[in-house]
Amino acid sequence: MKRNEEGTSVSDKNNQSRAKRVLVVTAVSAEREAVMRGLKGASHVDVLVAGVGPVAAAASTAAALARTEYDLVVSAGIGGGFAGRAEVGTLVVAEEIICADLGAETEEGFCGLDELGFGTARFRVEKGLVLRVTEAVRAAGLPVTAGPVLTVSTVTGTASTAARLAARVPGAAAEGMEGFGVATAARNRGIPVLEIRAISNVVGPRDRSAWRIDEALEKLAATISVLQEVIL
Ligand SMILES: O=C(O)c1cccc(C(=O)CC[C@H]2O[C@@H](n3cnc4c(=O)[nH]cnc43)[C@H](O)[C@@H]2O)c1
Repeated sequence: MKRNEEGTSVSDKNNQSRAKRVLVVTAVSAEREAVMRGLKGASHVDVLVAGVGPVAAAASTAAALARTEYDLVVSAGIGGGFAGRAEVGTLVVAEEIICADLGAETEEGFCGLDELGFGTARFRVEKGLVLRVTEAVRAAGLPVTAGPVLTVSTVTGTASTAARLAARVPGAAAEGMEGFGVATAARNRGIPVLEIRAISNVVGPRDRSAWRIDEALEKLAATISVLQEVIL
């Protein structure tokens, strides 16, 4: 398969081929169990519990990619949805995977790694992949949206932080803690990456009573089941 300017393999418009060997990376075992429920025994898909946060995700994903050759990596889990962009129960497909707190604090505000000239804190996901996934999930009757997904090391817990992140990344749809770590490990080997988040809570003031983790996990399982028909 030819590679695009992002260095990842792409399917040409006539070759909607499915991945031959897929690594799905979750943070915790409850997410892995949801993915396994959706997979219904697909033998070419491995599901890794990498741990919570970008560092654990990157290290665990890199170790798995060093052991086995994959042609697609998926960061999958629950996430927070930005108000007005992704409500609780929605599935978010990342168009960009952005490490939202990788950079420097300045008097003028946050300065990202890209602006500092020390590399990149954001990966674009192959457009064709985003479109195929989003359309398939929507066709299955599941609420879905595509947009930037932020990776943070500290879960947002106030309205002011949520507003600041939403202003800094126009269109930000969801927040998680692992996507950029998974994407870094995949990109280092030129492997296409996808991030999907089933929304369990609203990004903002901490309200654990408002979490809908079980509902989000069921949406994750249903989404994986759809993906198995399209790309997995
Ligand atoms: O204690 C809290 O206020 C709190 C609020 C939301 C999430 C957490 C977690 O510790 C979950 C971390 C775990 O789940 C993913 N996740 C789910 N919701 C979010 C979120 O709003 N922001 C970031 N990550 C979220 C995350 O990928 C982790 O794997 C605690």
